[in-house]
Amino acid sequence: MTDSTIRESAMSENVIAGDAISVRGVGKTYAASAGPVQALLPTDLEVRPGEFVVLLGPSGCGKTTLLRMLAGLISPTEGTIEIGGKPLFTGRDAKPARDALGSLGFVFQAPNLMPWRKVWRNIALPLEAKGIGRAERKRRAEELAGLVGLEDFLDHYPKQLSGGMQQRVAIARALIHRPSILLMDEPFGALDAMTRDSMNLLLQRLWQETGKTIVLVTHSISEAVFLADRVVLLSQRPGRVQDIVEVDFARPRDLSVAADARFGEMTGQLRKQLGGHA
Ligand SMILES: Nc1ncnc2c1ncn2[C@@H]1O[C@H](COP(=O)(O)OP(=O)(O)OP(=O)(O)O)[C@@H](O)[C@H]1O
Repeated sequence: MTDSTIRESAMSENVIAGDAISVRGVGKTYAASAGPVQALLPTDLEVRPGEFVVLLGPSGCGKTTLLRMLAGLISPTEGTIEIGGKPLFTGRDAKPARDALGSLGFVFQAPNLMPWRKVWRNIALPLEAKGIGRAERKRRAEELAGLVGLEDFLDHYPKQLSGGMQQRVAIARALIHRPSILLMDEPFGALDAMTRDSMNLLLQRLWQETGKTIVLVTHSISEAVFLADRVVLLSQRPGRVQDIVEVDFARPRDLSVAADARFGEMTGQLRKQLGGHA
């Protein structure tokens, strides 16, 4: 297959209408040895299908806690989460529903790749647990590598890749089971500024081409305004939604949008609201 046919095939198989996320009265208190830690006050948030929402807030305000609850990795102390209209947590044992988990892909700050596995085998890892055969795993890994611009690195090992390329592998791996929602926890926080800019452009393209719903956590005000349809600003711990800012710059945005006076106004306003805590 040529690069363009791989890309077309990837597009046709990976365009999945994003699901909505509904967060109602969701709060989290951790049971710690020194006593309970209230990380997030009861919070409401409706994310529209295919929307790009960025969670922004000071360190410790509960951004990761909220994202991990959306991913089903930890359960809320109170409230309900729905993914595509279905409850994420159903039973009394606080275990997430299997079909809801199938709709979710997660990208962490660290790519967490297996150094002894080639790029394609890292991308295809989640398919192994599902018992999918080698040829199909490789075909789907090739498609996803094409989507993130790594088609020429399938047989490389992680140590042969730059930090940005490793994170692209992690994004491809998160998409391999065709989730409708991508949850990203400071995915570019460890990258240098130029790599981060190019990853923001890549992510915007990926989001526009695949139609997924994305919720991304960041500390960077300019990254938030560049990427988001809406920026959800959380207050200091215990976190609560302090403000929601609509960002209406036309898509696709290029990096020059940062020079727009309104971009400066938005980032300035958010910086003021954060009070130097970002
Ligand atoms: N497992 C845990 N047990 C006890 N307290 C926790 C646990 N995980 C997080 N916390 C506390 O909950 C609060 C919120 O943490 P969380 O990681 O969600 O914040 P955050 O906004 O993502 O922070 P950062 O921006 O620094 O990553 C913090 O005070 C943190 O110390």
